[in-house]
Amino acid sequence: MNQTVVVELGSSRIKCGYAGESRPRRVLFSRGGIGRDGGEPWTVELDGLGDSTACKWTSPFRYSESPGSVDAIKSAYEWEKTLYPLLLHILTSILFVQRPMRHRMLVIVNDIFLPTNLRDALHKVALEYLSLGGLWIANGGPFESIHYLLEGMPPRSPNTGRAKAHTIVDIGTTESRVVVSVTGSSILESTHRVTISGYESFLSNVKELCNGAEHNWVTSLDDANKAVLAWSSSRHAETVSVQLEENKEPAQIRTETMVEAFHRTYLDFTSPSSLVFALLSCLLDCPVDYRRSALQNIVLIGGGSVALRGIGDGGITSHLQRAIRQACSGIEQEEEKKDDGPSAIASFRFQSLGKVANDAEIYYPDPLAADLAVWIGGSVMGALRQSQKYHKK
Ligand SMILES: Nc1ncnc2c1ncn2[C@@H]1O[C@H](COP(=O)(O)OP(=O)(O)OP(=O)(O)O)[C@@H](O)[C@H]1O
Repeated sequence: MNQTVVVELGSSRIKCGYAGESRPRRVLFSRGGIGRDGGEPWTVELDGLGDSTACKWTSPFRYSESPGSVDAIKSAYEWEKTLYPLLLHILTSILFVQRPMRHRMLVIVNDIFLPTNLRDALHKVALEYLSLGGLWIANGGPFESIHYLLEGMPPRSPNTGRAKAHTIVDIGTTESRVVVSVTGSSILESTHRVTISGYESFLSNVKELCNGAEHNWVTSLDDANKAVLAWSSSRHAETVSVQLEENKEPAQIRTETMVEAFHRTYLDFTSPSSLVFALLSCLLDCPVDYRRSALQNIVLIGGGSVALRGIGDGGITSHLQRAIRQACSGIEQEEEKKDDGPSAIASFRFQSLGKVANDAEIYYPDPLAADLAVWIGGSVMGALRQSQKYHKK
């Protein structure tokens, strides 16, 4: 049987496998991993092959325009040169697809609508160069596939019934994305927000704040990640002891600095780049009929949400919940009173959500793994299309 192949092209991870399966067969990582600082296109790790034959994949869209990333690939031809070795490797060396390749391929990329040159290149590579039986690019990106999962999940409690709407929060590598998705319909594109509050942005803030005049321990995002992992496993400690790359002796890192980095990246509602700002702006643009339900059903997905699950006191869910209430209360914070600039305005920006803010509920799509949820949704999409096809026969 020619099963549909499902490929999720993330900005630092590529997940690939077969439709109808519960997890991807393989997750490809960037060779540079978390330590990749320079905004360079990252390289997919090809087992057993040297650098010369490595595939390169550059995410087509970055909220923060870093040199050499978004603008690096302009034409369909350049995308073809990137996509052909990558997809060929996935099909032949990971999924062991035999020629002729009559499988169909479902591709999920972060953008809601892909740039035309990437779309053209995907068609050419899949249909012409690889002779695949068909290509399906998920319009709506990660939200389209997760929609399939949310629709199929049972109500959270027998009393509440099925949710009218969900707010999907995808915490990725360099950016976070938020959108409201309406049950039985689709995503509300006007509510879509993208911010630079991805997991790497948090690590960059940790790195910046941990390095003061006295010491310069945290020199890479990998080091910052180690410190964050140590903090997650000893929540109430004032300092955590971390064995960093450069130091022979374990470094003592104050958790206070990580709390501040976390606040700056995700919880500071006065900052337009924070996650809570994006989330509340998304909800402000949500039609009133769906607003309460969208607030009561905020679903966290993406690898970043998994990394932040146990952070601080109660994990990211309870911190975000508190930040939402505080942002919508309209009460100025002490330090904001000193400031008569934009932060004073920010404290009233979300006041109109005040009546429903206490209902905010944030959760993970358990029992599905939040970091694989987009791919699993794609697997459901692919399997449904497949069964429809066989049904027609
Ligand atoms: N299971 C996990 N546990 C801890 N951290 C994780 C996990 N999975 C991913 N991460 C971290 O979260 C980040 C985002 O992971 P994700 O799988 O969403 O990557 P991506 O799909 O390439 O990102 P994007 O959605 O921005 O394209 C990764 O860079 C990684 O550092």
